[in-house]
Amino acid sequence: MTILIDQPEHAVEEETKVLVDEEKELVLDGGFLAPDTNSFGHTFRTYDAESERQAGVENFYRINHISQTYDFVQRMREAYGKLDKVEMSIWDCCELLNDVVDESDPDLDEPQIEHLLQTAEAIRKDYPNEDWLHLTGLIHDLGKVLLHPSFGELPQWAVVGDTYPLGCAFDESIVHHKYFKENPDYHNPAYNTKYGVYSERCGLNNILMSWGHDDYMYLVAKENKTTLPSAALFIIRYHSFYSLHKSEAYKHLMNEEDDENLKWLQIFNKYDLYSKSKVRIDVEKVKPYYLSLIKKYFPAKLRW
Ligand SMILES: O[C@H]1[C@H](O)[C@@H](O)[C@H](O)[C@@H](O)[C@H]1O
Ligand SMILES: [Fe+2]
Ligand SMILES: [Fe+2]
Repeated sequence: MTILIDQPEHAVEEETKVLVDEEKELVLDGGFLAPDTNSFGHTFRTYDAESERQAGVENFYRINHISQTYDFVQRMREAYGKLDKVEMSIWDCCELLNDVVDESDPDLDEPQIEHLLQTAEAIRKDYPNEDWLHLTGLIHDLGKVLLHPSFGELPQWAVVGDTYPLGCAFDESIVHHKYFKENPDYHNPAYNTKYGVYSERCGLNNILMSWGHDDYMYLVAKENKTTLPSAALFIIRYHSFYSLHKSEAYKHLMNEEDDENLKWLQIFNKYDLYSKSKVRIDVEKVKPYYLSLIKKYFPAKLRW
């Protein structure tokens, strides 16, 4: 039998706090408490489970790996780098993402605005003083607006999913690597060696990455003269580059500045990945805080 006793609110809060702190210490030495499974009951980033959703994700990567080529990326960077599609604020863009669902993601089928706020709020809890990192959480996936009709409604394979360099060999650690065999660059001797068109420690800034929401949002932030620090731009630009920040491939292309920025990306990644859940954030409640950050780091209207 359970006896319910009315308790003063703060007493309950105290108790939960102690428990959470203890759990954190046990699991991640004072850092972030990562859940074991996603909302579908799988471990995060499982790409080989058998389910209808997984089949969709695998098919996504098949088309992505066949179609992203050095030439394609060059054309997209040039076309979208003009930023002549739309004029809008950062918050307008968050709202546009309300309708977007990412077909490459085995861990999340919620609208993207939920994911943005879940990431930002989870970071804010553990790093209350790094307001630039909260805002980075909020905007890191805004490049997915490329899926929207006003941006030419690009197909999913050209917007979402993990990213990787073009112009050198595709590393085995990239998910569903086998499908690269059907990519024309895979057979091009200029592009299929360890260094390809690059040189040792040339810096990630000189690498052409597969085209998608990361590089696009980086261009938008940079060209609209954000005052966010360089670590924020690095996070936005490389957060889907899992073969680097998780599997440590392509490290021979990084320079010293990349080494520094990578530390922040690795912190960020835990929040991006493990905050994905069915727990909804009250948008109206947190909106004023994020509007104040947007005002601090961005112009009122941006060119997209
Ligand atoms: O499916 C996900 C999703 O598209 C994320 O936004 C991206 O950053 C990840 O790297 C990718 O695997
Ligand atoms: Fe992303
Ligand atoms: Fe994300």
